[in-house]
Formats: sequence, C-alpha cells, structure tokens
Amino acid sequence: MLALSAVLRRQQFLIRALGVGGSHGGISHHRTMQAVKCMSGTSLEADADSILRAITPTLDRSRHKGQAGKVAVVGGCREYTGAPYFAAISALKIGADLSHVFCTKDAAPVIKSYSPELIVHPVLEESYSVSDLGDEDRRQITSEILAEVDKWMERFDCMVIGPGLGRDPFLLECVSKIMKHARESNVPIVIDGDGLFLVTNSIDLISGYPLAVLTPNVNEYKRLVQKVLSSDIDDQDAHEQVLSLAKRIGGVTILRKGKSDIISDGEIVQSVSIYGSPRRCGGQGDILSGSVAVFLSWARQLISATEGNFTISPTNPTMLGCIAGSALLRKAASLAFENKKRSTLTTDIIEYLGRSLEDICPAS
Ligand SMILES: NC(=O)C1=CN([C@@H]2O[C@H](COP(=O)(O)OP(=O)(O)OC[C@H]3O[C@@H](n4cnc5c(N)ncnc54)[C@H](O)[C@@H]3O)[C@@H](O)[C@H]2O)[C@@H](O)CC1
Ligand SMILES: Nc1ncnc2c1ncn2[C@@H]1O[C@H](COP(=O)(O)OP(=O)(O)OP(=O)(O)O)[C@@H](O)[C@H]1O
Ligand SMILES: [Mg+2]
Repeated sequence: MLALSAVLRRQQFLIRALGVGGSHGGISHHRTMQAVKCMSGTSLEADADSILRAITPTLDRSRHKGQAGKVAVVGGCREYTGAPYFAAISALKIGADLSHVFCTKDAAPVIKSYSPELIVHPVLEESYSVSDLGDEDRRQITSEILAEVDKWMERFDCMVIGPGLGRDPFLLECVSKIMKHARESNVPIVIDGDGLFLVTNSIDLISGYPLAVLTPNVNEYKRLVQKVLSSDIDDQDAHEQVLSLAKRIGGVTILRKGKSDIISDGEIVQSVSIYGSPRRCGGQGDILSGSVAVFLSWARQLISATEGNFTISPTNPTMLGCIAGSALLRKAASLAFENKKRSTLTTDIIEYLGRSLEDICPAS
C-alpha cells in the first residue's frame, strides 16, 4: 500500500512537472502512462536545440551596439581573477555586445590584462583595505561603491553575481546592497559561486524574485538544500527536490549542475543531458553563468517583442536562458574534449562557444 502511494505521488509529480495536465483527480490512464514512461528521464529532457534556435536573435545590419545584450559580472578578488573573466568573456563570445566586470581594486588590472574586450570597474573593497577605518568611513565607502554601480545598473540586461567573488564580509555586505538595487530595478540576476554562499545565508535577498537564477554546483546545492529544505540531497527524487526548492524560494529558477543539469522555476522541471565532457576542470560553471545571462536576456527580448505570442515551451525566460546556456556549454565542452582530450581547459571550451552556436543556429 505504502509502495503504491509512493508510485502514485511520483506519477502525479511527473504529470505536474511536465505540465501534462491537472493533478486533481480524473487523470486519464493514457496521461498517467505517458508520465510513467518519463520516469526513465528522457521526456524531462528539454528540447534545447530548438530553444537555442528560437531565442538567438538574427544578425541584422540595422541593429545598434547594445541591442544584443549588455551584461555585468560582479566578482573578482585577490584570490580569483579567472572566474569573472571566464563568465564575462563567454557572454561576448556567444554574442552579447558589451560585458562589464565589477571587481576589487587589485583584481582589476589582472582581469583587464586578460582581455581588452572587457569593461572592468575596480570598485569593490575587501576588509583588509578598510581595516583602519571607523564605521562612518566604511559607510561612506559602501555608499560610494553603490553609487558607482548604480550609474550603470539600469543599462544592464542581466547581472551575474558571484564568480570569483570570495567570501570577505565587508565585500559581501556591499554586494547584498548591489543585489537589492538590481532587484528594485528589475534587472535579472544569475547567482553563482560565492554569490550562492551569500544568498544561502540571506535567502530573503532573492526569495520571491522571479528574475533570479541560481546555478549551484554539488557543494553549493547541498548547502542550499540543507538551509532551505532542512534536508540532504535526494538523488532518487532529484527532479522533485529541485522543483520543491525553487518553489520554496518563491519561484526563483534553479539550475542544479551535474552529470545532467536539472532546471526548475518551481512550476516545471526540465533536464539538459546532451553533449558534455568527462573533463571536470574548474571554470566551466563560470562559462555557464555568463552564457545563461545572455540567453536569458535574449529570451526576455523575444518575449517582449512578440508580446508573449511565441510558440516555444517553456515560456519563462529564466528557464529558457538556463536550458540554452547549459546545452551550449555542454556542446562546447564536448567539442573541446574531442580535440584536446585530457589537456582540455576552460579557455579551450570558450574557444568552441562560437562554433557550437553556429552548428545549431547559423549566423547566415
Ligand atoms: N580560475 C578561477 O578563478 C576559478 C575560480 N572559481 C571560484 O572559486 C570560488 C569557490 O568555488 P568552488 O567551486 O571551489 O566552491 P565549492 O564550494 O564548490 O568547492 C569547494 C571544495 O569542494 C570541492 N568540490 C568541488 N566540486 C566537487 C564535487 N563535485 N564533489 C565533491 N567535492 C567537490 C572542491 O575541490 C573544493 O575543494 C568561487 O568564487 C568560484 O567562482 C571557480 O569558478 C573555478 C575557477
Ligand atoms: N559529471 C558531469 N558530466 C557531464 N557534465 C557535467 C558533469 N558535472 C558538471 N557538468 C557540466 O559542467 C558544468 C559546470 O558544472 P560544475 O559542477 O563543474 O560547476 P562549478 O563547480 O560551479 O564550476 P566552476 O569550476 O566554474 O566553479 C555544468 O553546467 C554541467 O553541464
Ligand atoms: Mg562554480
């Protein structure tokens, strides 16, 4: 009896997750069987190539700089300069027009030296650089930092918060305020890396914000599940757990990274399992966060241009952005691996982003 009710619960979950129909009584045998077949996983798989084709804008000579997207990455500190670079350069390689980085003063020259394409703002401060100051001076510095970021905020189509941010308390306090301003301005935010450390400890920062996307890796997901659901990772019901977590955080979108990426906005759940590579070099999550930012921006543009009259599913731009970003990164990783095998590095994967998108969605 117990086993039977567990099966029924699972069927109903799959039916809800797939949007096959209502879960209240009267589920037809056919629909139930359809959902049961999906337990093998394949039908939760998103049609990522179609989504990529649908949301990637055509290259039109009448468009001006900025229309294909302006993104900003908030990250980069004494320890980490690679992560914000990977996220920001990936956004450009996919097709965004402008990519900014807001980082600490000493990370900035390093990041600038990786690439002249990035617009790097050396604005953030860590505790060590304000340790001699009193509370009033610290408040003054915080408000100067906020004013500097606010000058740009409304121009951004999306912000990525966290790659290589570090965990310094003064810096994170300041980034919380940046996040609040982004939310007040309705700027979508992709939260990754140490940004997830910050929001896991202050979930109100993003709770109930439908334009927030969280992209946890295995450790970050574990911490989030422990904090929000007071439980451990459930690999048996992985899809259901991601769905519950997204719903519990008030309809943010979660992309749980792993062998399959699982994506949910608390309403539906989808996976991306295509392509991928066996190389697990650091930095692939950073490529993903920059990619999701671009695709999310394009999906929002498309939805507003067509006033919602478009035929792709799902219809939530954050879901579309996650599916497209995940599939593209995984395709680039698989092409890089074909070529470089064990020596594949994140910079090699970035070099394949353009070709991967071209294969799926040719420029002309
Ligand atoms: N070149 C760079 O500057 C890079 C900086 N990064 C930044 O580094 C900071 C910390 O990120 P992490 O991803 O290390 O934080 P995590 O909390 O995920 O990882 C911390 C520890 O967990 C281990 N770990 C990672 N994945 C695991 C898995 N699948 N199973 C078991 N253990 C695992 C790691 O070896 C590491 O020691 C972030 O700000 C991140 O953005 C990373 O993005 C990697 C590249
Ligand atoms: N076991 C796996 N098999 C195939 N692909 C994987 C696997 N694990 C992760 N990936 C892919 O790599 C991407 C990055 O995931 P990962 O868990 O490495 O992120 P991360 O730890 O945040 O990376 P970073 O080093 O940039 O911080 C995911 O989007 C996923 O598609
Ligand atoms: Mg990461």
